[in-house]
Amino acid sequence: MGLVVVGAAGRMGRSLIETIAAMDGVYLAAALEQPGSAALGCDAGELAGLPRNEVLVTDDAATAFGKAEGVVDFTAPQASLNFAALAAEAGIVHVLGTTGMGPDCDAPLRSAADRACIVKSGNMSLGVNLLSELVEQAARALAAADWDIEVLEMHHRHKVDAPSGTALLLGEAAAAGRGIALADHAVRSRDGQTGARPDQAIGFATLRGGSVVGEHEVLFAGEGEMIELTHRALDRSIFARGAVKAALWGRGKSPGLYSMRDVLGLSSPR
Ligand SMILES: NC(=O)C1=CN([C@@H]2O[C@H](COP(=O)(O)OP(=O)(O)OC[C@H]3O[C@@H](n4cnc5c(N)ncnc54)[C@H](OP(=O)(O)O)[C@@H]3O)[C@@H](O)[C@H]2O)C=CC1
Ligand SMILES: O=C(O)C1=N[C@H](C(=O)O)C[C@H](O)C1
Repeated sequence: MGLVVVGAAGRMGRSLIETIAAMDGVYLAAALEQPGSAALGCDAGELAGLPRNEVLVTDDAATAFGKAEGVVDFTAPQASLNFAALAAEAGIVHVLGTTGMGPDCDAPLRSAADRACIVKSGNMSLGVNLLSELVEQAARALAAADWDIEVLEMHHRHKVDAPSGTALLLGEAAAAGRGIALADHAVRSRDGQTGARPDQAIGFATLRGGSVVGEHEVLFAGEGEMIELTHRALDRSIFARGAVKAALWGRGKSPGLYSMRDVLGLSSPR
């Protein structure tokens, strides 16, 4: 399966190029960056610290999408909306890992998903998607009791969105377990005289610094006891491998908006 990596010079782009070279059943069909990028014309293999692969980084999206069966996209929200439209036009699988996409992105993504298979997730790793199942189960089991739910995350200093896509995914899982809507109960920041914690709140705390790949913790805080469910990403290849697995899974699938839970055969998406 030929894959286009968009955002090829980014942290995830380079990890994807390396992962695609190491995995069976896929090859790098094209590597894309935006106009003006210093990476244009560079050899994609060398960009990822590998031997030359003779795939030169381009900004010609239409040609790149025309010669692939899938696009793997970890870029930025507006760029990802454009790539969703292009992938739909080309009829290829779009694996969408970009986070920080607000509710305004829902309608254009659904429209693209009417024409092509999109697999979208705030975290493509097996571990986090399994964790989201555990969080949902715990929240369901503790729904009737007096347990407060808080989601903590830490990432590297370069991250531009907060809370992380993963934190929101875990918050959604907790809300689903509780049978409530996250949008009605999320507390995304606290400062000053906040008042006491509202019943049913799902709180988020964001830390940024250094080179942390990604750490997430869901706390269930009860009277006199606490449950802590944690995931630590040690290497970006966990996201890249999940993304490639999603592309292979999506080949030949009917158009639609799918999640990593679908890919991994975990319970049905919310
Ligand atoms: N779902 C998941 O499992 C994961 C999601 N992510 C998410 O992926 C995204 C990227 O993360 P990361 O790799 O760390 O970020 P980087 O900033 O390192 O990489 C993003 C790359 O995309 C490029 N880009 C931006 N716009 C375009 C465009 N229009 N066309 C082509 N390339 C473009 C950027 O170029 P330039 O520098 O010139 O702007 C940059 O090279 C974030 O939203 C992050 O949260 C990250 C890891 C895992
Ligand atoms: O920006 C990152 O680096 C990451 N982003 C994703 C998120 O927002 O949750 C996934 C992972 O934690 C790394």
